[in-house]
Parts: sequence; C-alpha cells; structure tokens
Amino acid sequence: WTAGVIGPRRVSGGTIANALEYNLGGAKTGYRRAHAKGICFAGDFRANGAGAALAGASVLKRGDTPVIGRFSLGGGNPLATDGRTVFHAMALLLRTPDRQEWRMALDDTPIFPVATPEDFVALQYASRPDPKTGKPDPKLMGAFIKQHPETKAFQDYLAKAVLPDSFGNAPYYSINAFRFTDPSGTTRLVRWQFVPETPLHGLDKDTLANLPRDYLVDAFIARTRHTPSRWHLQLIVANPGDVTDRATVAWSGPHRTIDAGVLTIDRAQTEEQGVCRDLNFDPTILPPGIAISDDPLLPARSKAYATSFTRRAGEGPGPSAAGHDFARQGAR
Ligand code: HEM
Repeated sequence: WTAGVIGPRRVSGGTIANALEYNLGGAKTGYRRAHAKGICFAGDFRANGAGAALAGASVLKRGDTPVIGRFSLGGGNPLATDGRTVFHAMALLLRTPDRQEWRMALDDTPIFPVATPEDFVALQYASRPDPKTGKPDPKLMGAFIKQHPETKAFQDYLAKAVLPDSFGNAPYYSINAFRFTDPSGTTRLVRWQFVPETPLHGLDKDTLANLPRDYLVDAFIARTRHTPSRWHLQLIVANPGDVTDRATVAWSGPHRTIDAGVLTIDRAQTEEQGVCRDLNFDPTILPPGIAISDDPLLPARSKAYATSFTRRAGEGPGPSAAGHDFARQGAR
C-alpha cells in the first residue's frame, strides 16, 4: 500500500516530499510541504555565556545575536485553521558576525510520532484523510498503530496535552538530540527547549470551535506591536542510559539543565512582508561545537527540507498563507 516507494536502504527527500503531497491529496504548489502556514518574525538572542560550558559555538558566548524566524502550524495546508492544528512550531536562524550559523526547526511537543524516516513515510500513507469523512482509513491507520506503539503513545500524549492559545506562550523543543562538544573536547548529547516567560495558557474545546481561521497569527502580530515575547533557551544534557537516537522517547527525571540565555521576539510580519518565507530552516546547519546525533530523523529532515524548498522555490511562492482572504483571492 505504499506503492513501492519505500526503498530498501535510504529514504530520499523526494520520497518524503511525495508522501507528504499524497497525504495532502496533492501538492499545494508554492508552499512548504509541511508547516505550510506561517508568519515571519525577528528579534535577538542574548546569551549569558553559561551554554559555552557545553559547546564552543560563538552564539553561546555572552553577547547578542540577531535572530530571524518563522512561526508555523504543522501540516501542509496553507489554509489550516489555527487553533485546531496539532503542532505549533518555531524556526530560527541565528548568525554571528564570524559567520557561524545555527538553524533550527522546533515543535511545541517534546516527542515526535515516529522514530525513523521509513515510518514517517508510512505514516503519511496510512493517515491520508478520506475526502468524504476527513478521517484516515481506520483499517490502514489501525494496522500502522498496531505495529507502532510509539505512535499510539504520542497520540495518547497529544490527547492530554494543552493546546497553547498563543505562539508567544508555547514551549518549543528540539525533540531530536544533538552532539555538543565543549572547548576541552568533551562530547555530550543534548536536547534543548525554549521555555516561554509568559505562562502557558491553553485553549478549551468550546473556544476552539469558535475561533477565526487566522486567530493565532493575527493575535501574535497584534501582541508584538506592544509586547515583545521572551523565551529561555534551556540546554538539557542526556543522562547515561537516555535514548538519544529515537525522537519518540522522552527523557524523564532530573537532568543537568543550563539556561543559556533569552530569545526576544519583537517584530512579526506576514510572509510577504518578512524575510522567512524563502529560507530553509534545515536543522542540520549547525555552528562549530554542535553536530547531529545518530538520530536517523536528522539527515532525513535535511533531505526533505531541501526537496521541499527546491519544489516550492521552482513553483514560485503562493500568496502568504496567513492574513489573506483566499476565498476572494483564489488560493492555488
Ligand atoms: C523525518 C522527520 C521529519 C520530516 C520528514 C519533516 C519534514 C518537513 C518538511 C518537508 C518541511 C518543509 C521544509 C521547507 O519547505 O522549508 C518541514 C518543516 C518544518 N519541520 Fe519538519 N519534518 C520532520 C521532523 C520534524 C521534527 C522532529 C520537528 C521538530 C523538532 C520538525 C519541525 C519542523 C518545523 C518547525 C518546520 C517549519 C520550518 C519553517 O518554518 O520553515 N520537523 N518539515
């Protein structure tokens, strides 16, 4: 049922992009194949220097680094309704004057539904919504879940998780582990998270049903006109025995955690006005001292983001997914 698209060895970026397009019922030309709806933002990261104990990257030394980024909703639908979409996400690009660069793409969940690129592709095929019901074929999805208890665990986690009512009060997680090497050559596996200064506030189901389509986007742009949003970058060092190559497994219990500094976002714009739309937030573009781990999702993400970028750049951008009346303007 995967139409022979899963190769025996490595999954290509094209295979992943095709699977995402299949799940969507066809490519949404001009848009990211995942996280299609988003807005741009800018701000800075003020490092307090504590993170330099884990990696020699310039961005972790005490000082300020300008940031550009993008908030998005998971999924490839540029017309998604904000409140109901599963992943809220943040992408960042930090570039220091010595031309070191750290790109990242983070979700607001600490774990991911699948552990391998093969499973990611299979899940796209199994979970394609039936146009009549809007739900996946229960037979295909049931078979997938039976073979993937980790995906069931993710669904269970999600059913209980609070859906943040703003991009500005959500935590954002690296999910994957990365390899940090300190100036003395000691290497540690690290996951990180951005913890919001504004306390998380959830959306209840009654409110969800009545929210306008662009609720999150409009509210964040309005909020940023008068209030900057801030997050603390917390670097979490793996304990011996922690699973570091499977993004489906959370780390539990106490961990050495370093507060490395504060991210401030004080400008937010639609994709047409900002500079984030034509960027690829490939999470394997890392500064010296930080490298990918053995998590197989990371190289697959790099390939998939590149293919998605190449396709959408070749097609030419669609109108900004947020802030437009598509019914009148005609979405592609
Ligand atoms: C095998 C696993 C994954 C695949 C195949 C995948 C695929 C993709 C693709 C194709 C895009 C669009 C890229 C573009 O056109 O620029 C994307 C965007 C994104 N992904 Fe993933 N993804 C995976 C895992 C993850 C994980 C684990 C996270 C969170 C930690 C994540 C967070 C994001 C975010 C935030 C964006 C939007 C970036 C932006 O605003 O440009 N993804 N993903």
